[in-house]
Amino acid sequence: MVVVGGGPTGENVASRAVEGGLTAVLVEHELLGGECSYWACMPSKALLRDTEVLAEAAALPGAAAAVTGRVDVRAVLDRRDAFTSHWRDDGQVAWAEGAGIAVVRGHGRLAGERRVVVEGAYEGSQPLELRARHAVVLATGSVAAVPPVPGLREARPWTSREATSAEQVPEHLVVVGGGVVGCEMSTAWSRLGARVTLLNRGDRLLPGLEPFAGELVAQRLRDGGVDVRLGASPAAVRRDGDGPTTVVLEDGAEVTGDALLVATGRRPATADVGLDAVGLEPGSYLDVDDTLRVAGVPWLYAAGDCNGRNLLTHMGKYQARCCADAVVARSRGEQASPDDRWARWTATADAGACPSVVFADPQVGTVGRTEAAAREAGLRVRCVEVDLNGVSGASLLGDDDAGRAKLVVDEDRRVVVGATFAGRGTAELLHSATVAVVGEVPLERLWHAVPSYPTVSEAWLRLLEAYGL
Ligand SMILES: Cc1cc2nc3c(=O)[nH]c(=O)nc-3n(C[C@H](O)[C@H](O)[C@H](O)COP(=O)(O)OP(=O)(O)OC[C@H]3O[C@@H](n4cnc5c(N)ncnc54)[C@H](O)[C@@H]3O)c2cc1C
Ligand SMILES: NC(=O)c1ccc[n+]([C@@H]2O[C@H](COP(=O)([O-])OP(=O)(O)OC[C@H]3O[C@@H](n4cnc5c(N)ncnc54)[C@H](O)[C@@H]3O)[C@@H](O)[C@H]2O)c1
Repeated sequence: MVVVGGGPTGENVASRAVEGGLTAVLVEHELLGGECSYWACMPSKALLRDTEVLAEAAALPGAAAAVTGRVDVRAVLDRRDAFTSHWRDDGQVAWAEGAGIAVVRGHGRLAGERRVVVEGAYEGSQPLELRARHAVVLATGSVAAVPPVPGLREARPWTSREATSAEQVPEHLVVVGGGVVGCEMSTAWSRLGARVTLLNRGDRLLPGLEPFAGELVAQRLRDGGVDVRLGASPAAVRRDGDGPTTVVLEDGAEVTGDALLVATGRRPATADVGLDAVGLEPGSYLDVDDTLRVAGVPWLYAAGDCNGRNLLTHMGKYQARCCADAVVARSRGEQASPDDRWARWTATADAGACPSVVFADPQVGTVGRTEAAAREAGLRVRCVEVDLNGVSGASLLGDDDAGRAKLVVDEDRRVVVGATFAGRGTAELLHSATVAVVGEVPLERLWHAVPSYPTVSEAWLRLLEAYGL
């Protein structure tokens, strides 16, 4: 197997293929470990953690009295740098080689059936041609999308890369985009000392989630001093040299900051991977079936961000396991049908059972469908919501607003098809909902899954009672 792209997805495809008895080559043109390790999940969560602990302490009078100093920003950044291995990938390369994967440095492009040409593989070397016996897997990920706002690109804004790797706290950070990156990075940098203005095009933050999630996060950001502006979209951007950057909004208002972060989504890293050589459209998300096989090209697979299914590390790694297992099964002559819903090679969870956590304040854990998405999918649903202030375990964690939880129930099957928890400690609670959704556990049976007292998990009991059990 030849894998192009050594992020979390590519690494996992290759290692599982080797475990399945194939040989695998992994082609990477930057750092082995991908976006997640160096400019996304790990550094962003490291930037958030210290001040999250301080905020938890601040919600408890006794602990708050003991926290009298200021956050040590340098120590936070140093810890973040350690989590990124100081942007070096020696450890990842050693792991890959130890796992029996051949790592090739350079830029990979498809060059025909089962063929990948790698440029810059060795200094001064001719392009290296790799031929896969069984499959080529694209795991090239995604890059930040910068919208075509006049002057924006020329202003050299921060993308998520600079926002997660900055070595100094900006005095005034202007953030465009109130999605996951915008909310997490506004939380992190405002708590590390920046003045933050968050410009959100729509009328609520975190637009893909249940409305209360974005409302709670907006409230906490405002409580923390962030200027959250809804319905605010940039019409133009100005910057003189290395000076401050001014965003002109559609209503004519102007906001000037010494750093501007564009957090308006991603685009697939597929513009320069030779898709045209196999009759596919460069720059597009790759259309795959549930075994991650690209439509119309039986030897080509695409997993992780580059197929646009769910842009999350854990889902990329899940797809990697399914993809590798499908290739291994097919190499043994098995059919590995994508219609075999619960086969280990079928990425069934991609549709309808994807979990994710937004590490803002409050944490928002969500799995499956929101009410709006379930209705749009034609499901006959009934939803219940509870205030977590009424859950002893949740209110014990702090004296501020404990948050909210919601279940989306498919009335025809009486199973949970979606859950959202927004509140302290809910990131770790989420997996219980994932098990309920994937397991299609009937409500009557869930009633017997007794949450321990006093834990945040008692939200389940309150939700089931609210449903009428
Ligand atoms: C700020 C931020 C925070 C995030 N936080 C989380 C989080 O907390 N939890 C979570 O689950 N997800 C999070 N994500 C999403 C997560 O980072 C991605 O879903 C994940 O990195 C996707 O993994 P991947 O392997 O598919 O792609 P990537 O991580 O993008 O890796 C792709 C790799 O392919 C290489 N490559 C690309 N083209 C070529 C080529 N032609 N030849 C050779 N190599 C190539 C790249 O250099 C890269 O190393 C976050 C994203 C951002 C931006
Ligand atoms: N904790 C996590 O799991 C985590 C953290 C960060 C990122 N991620 C992943 O990375 C992906 C990308 O995150 P993101 O925040 O960049 O994208 P996003 O899709 O979550 O949010 C983009 C935001 O930008 C706004 N927007 C888009 N175009 C705009 C424009 N022209 N002008 C103004 N606003 C505009 C949208 O309305 C939306 O609010 C996420 O979808 C998620 O899958 C995950």
